Amino acid sequence: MWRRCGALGRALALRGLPGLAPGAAGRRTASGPSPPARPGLPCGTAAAGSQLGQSKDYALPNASWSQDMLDLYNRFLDMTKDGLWKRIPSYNNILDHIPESMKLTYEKRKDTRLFLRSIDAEGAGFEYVMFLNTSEKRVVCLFQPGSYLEGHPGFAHGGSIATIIDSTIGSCAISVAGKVMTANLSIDYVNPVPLGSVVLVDSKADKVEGRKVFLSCKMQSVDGNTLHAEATALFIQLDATKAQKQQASCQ
Ligand SMILES: CCCCCCCCCCCC(=O)SCCNC(=O)CCNC(=O)[C@H](O)C(C)(C)COP(=O)(O)OP(=O)(O)OC[C@H]1O[C@@H](n2cnc3c(N)ncnc32)[C@H](O)[C@@H]1OP(=O)(O)O
Repeated sequence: MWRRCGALGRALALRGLPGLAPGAAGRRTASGPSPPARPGLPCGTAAAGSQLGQSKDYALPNASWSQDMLDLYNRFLDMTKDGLWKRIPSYNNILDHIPESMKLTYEKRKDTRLFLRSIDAEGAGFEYVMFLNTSEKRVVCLFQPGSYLEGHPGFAHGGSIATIIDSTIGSCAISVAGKVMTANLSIDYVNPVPLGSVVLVDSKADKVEGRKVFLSCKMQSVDGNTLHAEATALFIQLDATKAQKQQASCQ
């Protein structure tokens, strides 16, 4: 099905992703309910929590999403139907990503937020949704940078690009190794990212050596013609004793 698509189809088909010819599709609404998160993945449980009176899931379409963003979202949602890909819900507080049983070990603070969800206005900050393919050890993020992420006029700030890459790669590392932290992140910025455009951040765990998870990532335009950034990263699985000390020191 994806082979019929345009430039991105050719570019991303190489990486097994659904392509999208610019402007090829008419406006559609996001389809279908979201699948439940994978058991054990520490990134959320309620796929559509807001509908159940729980925390709002921000990884769902809103009025600020461009046609490209919606089209890609719907294509990825289609791919979740066979169970290989799963949409990762996104809340504005890390505690909502943690299983109930683990929440007891954290002191509840209502004055903190996940950095990526710190801007309230729809479309102004990080508009994104991630999809996980467990068997390929891969996470793909559809990212639409908003106007409050400006660096050079009209383009996304390099720090915001690093943030979305770190979080995409980080989510991939978490799915592979549980509690991890970024030890090293190396980014080549190849082409600037226009504000309001949509890019795909495609990350993969390449190797696991003991507590070390090595990952790589590419950020590309929707038409597949522009490579915006490439990155490699090392995440370290937290040693249980050190993790407890770190937790204690920030409470
Ligand atoms: C779910 C969705 C929710 C939503 C959330 C979305 C995802 C969020 C992702 C964001 C992630 C972050 O921003 S995390 C925040 C930024 N990162 C940090 O603040 C981390 C600060 N650094 C640390 O706390 C520490 O250095 C650690 C935890 C990374 C590692 O410390 P450690 O546990 O004591 O490990 P240590 O013994 O030193 O090292 C273990 C092995 O790794 C190697 N190693 C350690 N650091 C490095 C390094 N920089 N470069 C090369 N190698 C290194 C060592 O040589 C050793 O190799 P060998 O001798 O075994 O061969």
